[in-house]
Formats: sequence, C-alpha cells, structure tokens
Amino acid sequence: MAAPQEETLLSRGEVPIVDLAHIGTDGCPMKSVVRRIGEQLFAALSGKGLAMLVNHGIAEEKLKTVYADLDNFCSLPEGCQAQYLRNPVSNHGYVRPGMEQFDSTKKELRHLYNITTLSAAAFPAQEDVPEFSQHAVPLAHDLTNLSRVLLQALAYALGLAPATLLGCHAGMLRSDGGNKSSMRLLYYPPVPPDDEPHWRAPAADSPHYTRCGAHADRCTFTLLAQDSEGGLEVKLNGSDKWQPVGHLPGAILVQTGELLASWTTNLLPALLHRVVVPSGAYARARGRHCVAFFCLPDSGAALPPLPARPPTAPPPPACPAHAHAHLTLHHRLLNAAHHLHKRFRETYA
Ligand SMILES: O=C(O)CCC(=O)C(=O)O
Ligand SMILES: [Fe+2]
Repeated sequence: MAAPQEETLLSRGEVPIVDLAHIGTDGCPMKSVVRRIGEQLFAALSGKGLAMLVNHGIAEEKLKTVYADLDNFCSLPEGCQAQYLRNPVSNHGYVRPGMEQFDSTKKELRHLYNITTLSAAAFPAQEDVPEFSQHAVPLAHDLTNLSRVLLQALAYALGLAPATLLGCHAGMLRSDGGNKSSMRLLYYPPVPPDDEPHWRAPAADSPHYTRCGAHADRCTFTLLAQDSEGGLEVKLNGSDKWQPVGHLPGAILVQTGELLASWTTNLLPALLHRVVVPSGAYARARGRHCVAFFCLPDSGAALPPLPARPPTAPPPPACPAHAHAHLTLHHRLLNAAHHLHKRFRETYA
C-alpha cells in the first residue's frame, strides 16, 4: 500500500510563491520587476517569514553536482577530511556530525561544508574531490547574485533607495574577510537503525537523533535549495506549531534571518526552523542534501534607519515572546560581526 501523502504548508497552498521572472542572475534587472518582487517578498516575509522563489535562473543540475561532490567528500577517510576542518576565524571548512549543535538533547546528524572564501586553495584538492571548487564557485556566484536582487527588491519595499542594502552587503563572498556571508553544503546521512521512530517509546539507552535542531539563522536572509527528501519544519509567525514545508521541485526557499528581524524591529520576524528525521523506514534509510546561502551585511556595517511606514501597513502580530527573546537585546543599528561571533560561540563545540 502506498504511504499516505504528508500534508505540508506547500500542499495546503500556504507558502507564498514569488516568481523571479528569470532575472535572478541578471546584472541589471528591470526596475518594475524588482519593485514587484519587493512587494511580494515583503508581504511573504512579514506575513509568514518565508517564500518560495521560482524562475530564479539557477539550474537544478548545478545543485545536483555539488550534492555529489559533498557525498564524495563525506566518503573520504577521516584523516583526509581533517585537513579541511572548519577554521573558527573564517568559518570556512568542514564540520563533522555533532560538531555544530542547536539542540543539546539530541545528536545532530549532518555533515556541513561552509564556504566563505572562493580562493581555489580553500577547497579540497583535486585528488581528493575532483572539481569541487569548479562546481561550488559558480553556484556561490549565482546565489550571491540572487541575494543582490533580493536586497534591491527589499530596499524598494522598505522605502529605501534600491542600492542602500546592496551597499551594506557589498563584500559577500569577496574572500577578503570583510563579510561573513557563506554558502553551506549540507548532507544528512541515513538515520542509524538503533534510533527508534519518534512515535514509539525508545529504549532507555537508545540514542536520539535529529537532523538539525530548532534555530533561526544569524543573517539577513537565507536561501535554501533542497533535494526532495523533506524534513524541514517551520514555526510560522505568531504560531507555536511546527509544520512541514514540503517540496516544490526547482524552487529556492528564502527565509528571514535574525539580522533582518532586529533591523526592522520584527516587522519581518526571523523564521524558526529545524530538520527532523523522517518517520518511514524507507526515508530514514536515505540521505538528504541541501545548499544554504546565508546573506550577511559587511562586518561593522550599520544598516540605515528605516523610513517610517504608513499607518495602513501595521506590523504583523508579534511572535511568541520566548521564540525571539534574544532579539530584544538588539537595536536598529547592528554590528554584524559582533552578532555573528556571539552566535558561533553558542553553537559550535
Ligand atoms: O537543511 C536544511 O533544510 C536547513 C539547514 C539549516 O537550517 C542551516 O544550516 O541553518
Ligand atoms: Fe538554518
């Protein structure tokens, strides 16, 4: 008997879809299109905290190639992987399962490869993973360009000159250390058979795994391209319920990060999200792949004050206080580097 289809936010039509009309990687997009995207993006991020981007211009094949490269990296001997471990200063490099934890009660099963510099020397050698950098660098450029379009669109929607946000995010992946934006490749391995499905009472000594514990991203926004394995769950604005997002082939998810939330004093609240292990035996025996692009302002950049909004556009209902309590510590003018270092200390072993 076929497994019943899981109900998701997408299957219920509850994820706003923003059509980028193929301007995603264009250097000089049309103003009217950027303006329309800005309005739709603003409505999506203020109402829900996320949107699916379609017709963004990034070929699925590019994603599949980097997923395969990461698989090859993960199957290297540990000793060989060790030379590529994450550098805590630059945040570039490989992070083994369990080394980055959002949920201290479970073991988080994921391999990460953070990319914060595009210099060839920072990538695995050709003899270890052939063409890793040749595949990853163009994808990183595409995601940077897509972020630049969204920054211009958001600036319009917030009543700022279009280049204002671009100016504060000028150094994304320029590899000069002045901006901590990163592209992260993720591989979640199959769940070990000793972990019981969550609906059964596990044996006292059985490990409890998850794929990624609950968190909001420490950035302006995140772009997320995922394979079809599922597992991503979110708490929509004002809701305390975890809901699966679902999969829209070829789409890239954009979700609000903590910096955008604190800069807009929660007009655009940060999206809480997590990745759970699937419940069916078949899905648990399969790996999951994802590419995340964390868009951040230049280190030390102060985001400009926002123009007052007209009274016809009231802010959405506030999130549950506990969900974003840490955001109240922040002010409109942010020092991105300070925020980021604090959050790295909290999540890395
Ligand atoms: O794998 C995913 O879908 C999400 C990953 C994530 O949230 C993160 O790395 O911050
Ligand atoms: Fe995240």
